[in-house]
Amino acid sequence: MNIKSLGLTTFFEDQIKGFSEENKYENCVPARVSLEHKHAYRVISENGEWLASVSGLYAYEAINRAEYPAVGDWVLVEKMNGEDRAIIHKLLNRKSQFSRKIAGREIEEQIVAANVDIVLLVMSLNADFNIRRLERYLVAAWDSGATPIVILTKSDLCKDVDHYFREVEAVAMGVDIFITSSYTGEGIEEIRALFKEGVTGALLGSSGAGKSTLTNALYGDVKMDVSDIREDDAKGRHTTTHRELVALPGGGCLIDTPGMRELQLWDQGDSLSSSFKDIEAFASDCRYRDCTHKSEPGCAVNFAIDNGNLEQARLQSYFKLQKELAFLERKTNAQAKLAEQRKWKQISKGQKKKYK
Ligand SMILES: Nc1nc2c(ncn2[C@@H]2O[C@H](COP(=O)(O)OP(=O)(O)OP(=O)(O)O)[C@@H](O)[C@H]2O)c(=O)[nH]1
Ligand SMILES: [Zn+2]
Repeated sequence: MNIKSLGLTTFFEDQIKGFSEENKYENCVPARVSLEHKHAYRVISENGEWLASVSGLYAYEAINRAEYPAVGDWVLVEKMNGEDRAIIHKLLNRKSQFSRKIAGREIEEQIVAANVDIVLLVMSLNADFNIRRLERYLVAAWDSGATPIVILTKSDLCKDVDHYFREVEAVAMGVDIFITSSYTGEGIEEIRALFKEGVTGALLGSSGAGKSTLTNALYGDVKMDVSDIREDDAKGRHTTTHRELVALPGGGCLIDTPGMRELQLWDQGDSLSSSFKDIEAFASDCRYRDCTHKSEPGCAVNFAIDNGNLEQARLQSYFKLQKELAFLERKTNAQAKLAEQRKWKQISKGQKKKYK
């Protein structure tokens, strides 16, 4: 396996060079995480594919989940003699990460795919089509640091593709939209052309949207298991059980991710603005700078709705995501404060001991 075709770019090579002066990694080689399942990994290196787990020191030093390797990560590993196993000693800095809040009530980041150049948001042109869900995925995609694109699949099942295309166009400003069918082959070449040497893409979308079938079409061979779904309600069975990275024969890498029931946001930046440029543009004309666009006089956003230039449902979606992000920020701030307090307690305990 040529390591460059796995996406080892100068960004990572420079980090590796930096480590070469440290003796503690002298028995290590770079490898890319291709599969992750409950802290058990499969990694691909120039010398082969191995099962891997993190070293004891790594586990001791990792504070939260996001510090553990995820699919797409570059790591330094040490192969165990005579075994197809390796120990992960070091995680290289990521250049991008697609994250979500872990399912359930806990406030923690889950990295769905790391070091991705293109986030391929997959949605089918049948009952799975949901513009509000796409808005949510777009916010997360903009936050990842990778370039989002939208792939509308199963065009062979859809009679009015243009109508859906226009709906997507209205919410995905500045994002390329592709129409595909893995059955007729429509659009597959265009997607394949995005995968130049060293480019990594991640497929994201609901279960049954056609991600694995698309991977197979791009791969030109059977690589992922695909399950039949009942087309009438478009509910897929969960076939993809873990994230998996494959090197495409024509160049580039693809990460197939399991369909998500829900994508809860884990936002670090200003991605809401990137996804809702239209609303932000209207808002800049509101009379009050702190206008909440609820009932203030001179609100240009509400004016746009009255004039039919903005959909009420889109504004509601914006409010909803804004609220979710504000909640997340309050929670993470509270957590950070607690962690800080704990740290100071530890330090002052230590100092008291010292001065006794
Ligand atoms: N008609 C039609 N059906 C498709 C197309 N692509 C996928 N399907 C069907 O849609 C169903 C789900 O496809 P998958 O590729 O397993 O979907 P997935 O997004 O990988 O689903 P998960 O692995 O559960 O996340 C399967 O029955 C496929 O045969 C297409 O282009 N046209
Ligand atoms: Zn306003």
